[in-house]
Amino acid sequence: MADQGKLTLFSYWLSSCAYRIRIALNLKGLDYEYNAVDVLKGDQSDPDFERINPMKFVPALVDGDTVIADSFAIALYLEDKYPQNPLLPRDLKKKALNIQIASIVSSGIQPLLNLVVVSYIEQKLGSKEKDAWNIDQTNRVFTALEKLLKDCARKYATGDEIGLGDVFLAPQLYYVIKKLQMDMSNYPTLARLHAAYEEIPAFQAAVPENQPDAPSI
Ligand SMILES: N[C@@H](CCC(=O)N[C@@H](CS)C(=O)NCC(=O)O)C(=O)O
Repeated sequence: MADQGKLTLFSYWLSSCAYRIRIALNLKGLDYEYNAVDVLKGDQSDPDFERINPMKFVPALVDGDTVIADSFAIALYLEDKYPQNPLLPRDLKKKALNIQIASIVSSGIQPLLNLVVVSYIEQKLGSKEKDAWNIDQTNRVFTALEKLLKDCARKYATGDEIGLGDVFLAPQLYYVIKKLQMDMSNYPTLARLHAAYEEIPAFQAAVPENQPDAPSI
């Protein structure tokens, strides 16, 4: 196992992209310092943070003198540098499936629900249209994911081991189920996976409410 230097995660409690990385770090048993970037207040545009991620998004990870921004890149970096508790199976078919699921979440749905998009819709068309947009986009992608996962999911998305697909799916499911409170009756496999993730300590520790920058209730 590679020696662990100091890891710093730039995160926002509600960010689904940062949530993925919190899960990955926890699954790999890696300690990290949590550095909050309040994206609602605009901290992502601070010049100090812009030097870390010119895209002005969370998450970003600093590992010694290595700086990586973008959750997909960070997850693959962690997998290579810290191979314990692998997120990508050796079986090529399962590995491709995990990458496919992660890619559907990270490029097929999350960018369409990102702050920059939904605030634009809300500003131009109002909050009803924003909600309708969130629900339509989620239904479109969840319909596809449900079809894909129906045949390959077992305990977790691609089998009995947790994989990269689970790491990306869990935050999206959390957002849709807990925040949008969407009816999941058309997505029994996805609903079952959400319930399974809620039982895993590494996933529990990563949930938004358990982060240091979450508002206290
Ligand atoms: N592809 C990037 C997307 C990152 C991203 O969209 N982050 C969101 C939070 S989930 C963000 O920082 N939004 C702030 C904004 O839209 O200004 C990744 O996977 O890390």
